[in-house]
Amino acid sequence: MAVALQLGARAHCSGVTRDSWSSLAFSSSFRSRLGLESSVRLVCGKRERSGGRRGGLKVRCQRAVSAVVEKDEVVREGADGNAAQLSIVMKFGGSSVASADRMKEVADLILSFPEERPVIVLSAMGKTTNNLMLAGEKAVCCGVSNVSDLEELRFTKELHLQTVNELGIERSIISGLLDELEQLLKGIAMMKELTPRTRDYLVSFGECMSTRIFAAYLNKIGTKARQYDAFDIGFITTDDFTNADILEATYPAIAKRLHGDWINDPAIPIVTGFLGKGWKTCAVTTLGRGGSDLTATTIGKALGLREVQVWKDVDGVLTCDPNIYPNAKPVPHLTFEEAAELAYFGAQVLHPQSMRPARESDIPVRVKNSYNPQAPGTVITKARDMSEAILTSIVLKSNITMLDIVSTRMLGQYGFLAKVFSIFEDLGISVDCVATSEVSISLTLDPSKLWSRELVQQESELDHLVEELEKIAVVHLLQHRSIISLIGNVQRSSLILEKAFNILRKNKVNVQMISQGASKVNISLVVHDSEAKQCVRALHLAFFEDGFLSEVGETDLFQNDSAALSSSC
Ligand SMILES: Nc1ncnc2c1ncn2[C@@H]1O[C@H](COP(=O)(O)OP(=O)(O)O)[C@@H](O)[C@H]1O
Ligand SMILES: N[C@@H](CC(=O)OP(=O)(O)O)C(=O)O
Repeated sequence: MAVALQLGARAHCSGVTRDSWSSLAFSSSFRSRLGLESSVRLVCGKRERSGGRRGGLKVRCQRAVSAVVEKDEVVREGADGNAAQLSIVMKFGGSSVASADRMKEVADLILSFPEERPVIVLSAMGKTTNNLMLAGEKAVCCGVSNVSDLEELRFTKELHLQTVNELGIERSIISGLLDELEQLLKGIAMMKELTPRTRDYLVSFGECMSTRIFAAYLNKIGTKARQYDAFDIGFITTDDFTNADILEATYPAIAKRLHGDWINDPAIPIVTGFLGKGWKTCAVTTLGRGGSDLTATTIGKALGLREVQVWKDVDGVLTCDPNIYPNAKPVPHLTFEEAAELAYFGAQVLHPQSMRPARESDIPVRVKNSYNPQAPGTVITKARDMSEAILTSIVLKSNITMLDIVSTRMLGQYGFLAKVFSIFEDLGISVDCVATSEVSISLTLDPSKLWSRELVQQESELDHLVEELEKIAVVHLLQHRSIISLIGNVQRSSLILEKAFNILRKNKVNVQMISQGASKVNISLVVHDSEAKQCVRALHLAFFEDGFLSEVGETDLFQNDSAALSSSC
């Protein structure tokens, strides 16, 4: 049996002060190493609580929490000899659960793997998150009496009520939430204000409804399922509304809850993706757009599961965004590093942070197509055979702001770089790509950190940034730029660059900045927005369709270019 340890108020859990009591469950082997025999309350951080049977036992909360996470011994062992363990995570994105028919297909798909005992993570139905955000924005200025007529609210209501009807389940499953949603929009209309905190609460209705509907449907067709709101089962995050980070305390908390319930009364867990609970505010937070992927890998790590599957509407991670170039092809294997880089540099298919828990616990992530389950998809693992790998995928991130900063030589080189980056730190603005020479820096700003802020505020922040930088440098602000990231085997960078520049020259495109990440899987080129899509298409054609790989001879394949560029990303 697992033992619950109470972590005291204001204890430090992996560097995080917690205001509330929380509990952890330890496996029998970990417990015996701590010398525990039965249920105990432990000292956490500076404040001591009562000991166990072996009174006086003191364990630092931080050490205890990280030991649980590092040793991957969270309650899984507790079920020795009991029900079979939960085995995988299956995450279905909005496109996979966009309608009643899609929900039925997803249910069939899950049941077609009877040997698995999955944890299901769901996103909001279709474009519900976008609709809720838009409804919120319109509510700010539409007046309370007009809220009920907002197109996006009507659409959201209709979609969910129609789905419930078509699936033959009780309306009451969601009617309370729909009423609450309308009340919330009226509140926004009354206040004429939509704060990031309210925005997160508003969009959370999407996942809260989709999971309730799906769990009810599974139960209706005779498959026992249990719905969970992530913010109620231990997804503890920072209070950065709209872009919160998951805190370490989440892992043992959700493992205890999901595993404990499964052992007591097995039922397929259906968990809301994308959502968490701020550790200070206790308010609902969201993990950034597409955050359900991160929910899935977090659960995979917490429960030490065999695999995380993310089901999308494409045949896996593709060689480029199919919206830019429909001829994109599936990539069979990726490393965590490649997938993270790809996501960070703009491939919408995966959440940028989602690879972290999977990499930390070395759990394979499989990207599959719920519309075409037979397709092999993409498997993402720690390592893969790179001997024949050259270019894996091309990623485009548009509408980037670039800064050219040239020193006025008031400071030496060392002081110059330090001063420039301290200005960014002070203003809380992240940088994406950097290229430096002795007296100048070119860099691009990470828009994801600015996305959550109001446009007007962004502009004034940029003005303020330039003002500060102009105290030590001549600054050129260049907007409407795009980063084209070439993800692949950067050990072959000379070959990739030779080919890429050849193509760009033929297309009369001038590259404005070039940068290679320390990760060694990504070379980034900055071009003007107006040329970017055409560049991606031309590069895709050249690298993936014109027999480039067969042109590259044996000698070439095993030769290591290893030409590291001087800058980093
Ligand atoms: N390199 C890429 N590979 C696959 N899909 C991509 C890529 N870049 C962009 N996409 C887009 O990502 C979409 C899938 O991601 P997402 O919208 O998050 O799916 P879901 O909502 O099902 O989780 C695809 O429909 C595709 O348009
Ligand atoms: N519904 C959220 C979270 C999410 O992950 O969605 P999807 O899996 O459909 O990308 C969003 O739209 O951002």
